[in-house]
Amino acid sequence: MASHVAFLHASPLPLSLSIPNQRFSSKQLHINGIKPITTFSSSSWCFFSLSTQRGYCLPVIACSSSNGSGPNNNNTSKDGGDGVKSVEKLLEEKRRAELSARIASGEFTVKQQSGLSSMLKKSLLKVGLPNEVVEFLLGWAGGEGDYPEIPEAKGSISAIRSEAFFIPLYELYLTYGGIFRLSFGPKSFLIVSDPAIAKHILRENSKAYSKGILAEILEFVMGTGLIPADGEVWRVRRRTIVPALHQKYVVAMIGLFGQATDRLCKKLDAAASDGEDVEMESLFSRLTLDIIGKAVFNYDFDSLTNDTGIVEAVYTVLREAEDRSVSPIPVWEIPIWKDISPRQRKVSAALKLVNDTLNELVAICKRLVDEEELQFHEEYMNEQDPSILHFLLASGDDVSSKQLRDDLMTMLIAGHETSAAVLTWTFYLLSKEPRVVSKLQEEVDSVLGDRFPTIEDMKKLRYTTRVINESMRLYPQPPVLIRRSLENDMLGKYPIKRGEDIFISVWNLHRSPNQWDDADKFQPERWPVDGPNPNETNQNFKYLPFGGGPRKCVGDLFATYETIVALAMLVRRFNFQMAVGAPPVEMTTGATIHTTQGLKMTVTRRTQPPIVPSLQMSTMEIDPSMSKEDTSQKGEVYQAQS
Ligand code: HEM
Repeated sequence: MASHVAFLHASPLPLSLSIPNQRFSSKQLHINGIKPITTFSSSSWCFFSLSTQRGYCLPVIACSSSNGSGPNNNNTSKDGGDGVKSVEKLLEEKRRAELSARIASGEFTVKQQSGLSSMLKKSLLKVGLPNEVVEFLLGWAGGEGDYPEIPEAKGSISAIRSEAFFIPLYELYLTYGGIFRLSFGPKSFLIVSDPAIAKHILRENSKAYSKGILAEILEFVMGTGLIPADGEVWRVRRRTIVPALHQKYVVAMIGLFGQATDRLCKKLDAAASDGEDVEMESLFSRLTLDIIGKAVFNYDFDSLTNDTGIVEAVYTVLREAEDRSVSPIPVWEIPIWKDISPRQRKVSAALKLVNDTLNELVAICKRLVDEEELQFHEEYMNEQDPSILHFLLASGDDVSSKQLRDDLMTMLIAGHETSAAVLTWTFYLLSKEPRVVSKLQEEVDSVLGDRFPTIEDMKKLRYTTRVINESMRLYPQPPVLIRRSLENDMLGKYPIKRGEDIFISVWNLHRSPNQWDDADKFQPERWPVDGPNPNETNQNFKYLPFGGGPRKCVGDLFATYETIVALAMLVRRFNFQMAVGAPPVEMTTGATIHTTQGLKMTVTRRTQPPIVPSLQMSTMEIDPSMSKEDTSQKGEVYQAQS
């Protein structure tokens, strides 16, 4: 049964924080260019909590904040060019400062009680019992010992409801530290922003944690696909699916990324000729849908050109998954509602169309596999259809058709919105940094010339890669990782019980002033171009763009190359600027961070270099600096689980 969460829109607040920081440095924190918006949805009565039929509460996974400070953005709320702040901005800053002051004054702080055992110990010592006897008695009684208690913040709806989701969590983190409990009525969540604790949960003791609430929300669409699955189902499916993304496959995919991006270039070319502005977020969503359809089950959605029924159905299903995760009342769980609600009927029909299409694709692929004479081996790949589905069927994957469909659907969703969001926020960040764009174009011009990118280029496009690395630091997709403890455990110095719902805030980790210099600044140069590709291992879990441990993303290399190819081909050919009169760029989150009103940009053709790419086939090996940790990580998974 799916649980659900309250939907929160936040009020206009600047992300220019000045927090009296009790635990960390007294450095002021400025998250430039992001400003939460005003509205609060119908579910505003409840922040961070809504009970479900199973009695769960889930923090809001929705936030709204806007930045709108792109160079050509007409956003009225930005500072005037002369540094004069708008009334709106001043009001926002005032409100933000007030909230920060209230947090700092301890309004949200739950007084730390001594643990029961420590109170008991004090009393027993008071009546004169020797310390050793007291220790023995406490141990015998199964006392928890003298552990410190996790710092606790108590939710106050009136104070926080007008805030964007990440922002109060970020501010609370600055006040309470790398792990704290956030309590709302009877329910509480552990918010983790400490790299060592994140590493413990994700890698060192990963077997003690499940996907918890996430699995329940996604059940209707992903079933027991790889993302929500836990336990034995996950173990078996992971071992089956990971080998499908072998090196030869990834190399083949680079050709696919280039062709799909070329289709997008043609569209942009037309817009540039017509002088029409373009909404880049939806274009990126279509680009990555076209790519993932071919890559996973050899289906050409062709969504950049057509709005066919199946494309609409995929989006209906995706939006429903996101809406359910932020909806106050799980109406879809009322049996009759499915039949009478037009919206639910549409969702059911869309789900049926997508499932039928997937079943059909599986059937077609089975026939192809039966007919072909290729021997299956480690790097098996059918040149005409290199898809993951083809690999799985050829491998003799002994799995129910429902499970196969769940896995395909999971990869469709996992590999679509995430990559689109990375590209969207990269282009947004670039719109504010012409210096970075120039450097990027210089590299792309010299490395690519007029060719389609190849695998050899992946290790030469070093600065391009750093731009993506840095974009994923500032806008991690998803911004939080969800887990539930399956047994009692120790998180740092704190004991926790089985059944705790945990949010690892990747947003906080990636923007922590404790971990990064100028944490809020977009600085691709922070990653040396001749250094290793940053990942959770070499950054010791302060950087988690693809998660970490056994549940790390299986598509990390795929997605890295996909975004590099798209970025390189687009900036080679065009200049992008925020469109004049574009709506402010505001954040809202479902599974990933979206904009609320799109990313409207003006596209102009670059005058140089030659812009018509020619296709070159490549046979070269994957850049070892990128694939090494990836391969070892996946190897580790097999070992750890076998
Ligand atoms: C830039 C794009 C992407 C980003 C940022 C991303 C991010 C992530 C993250 C953070 C996780 C870990 C979730 C957790 O621990 O709870 C994850 C898992 C996963 N990702 Fe990705 N991903 C991307 C692209 C892809 C692609 C292209 C595919 C498929 C081809 C994919 C398939 C998966 C799957 C199947 C899992 C679940 C793995 C498991 O639980 O064993 N992802 N992804």
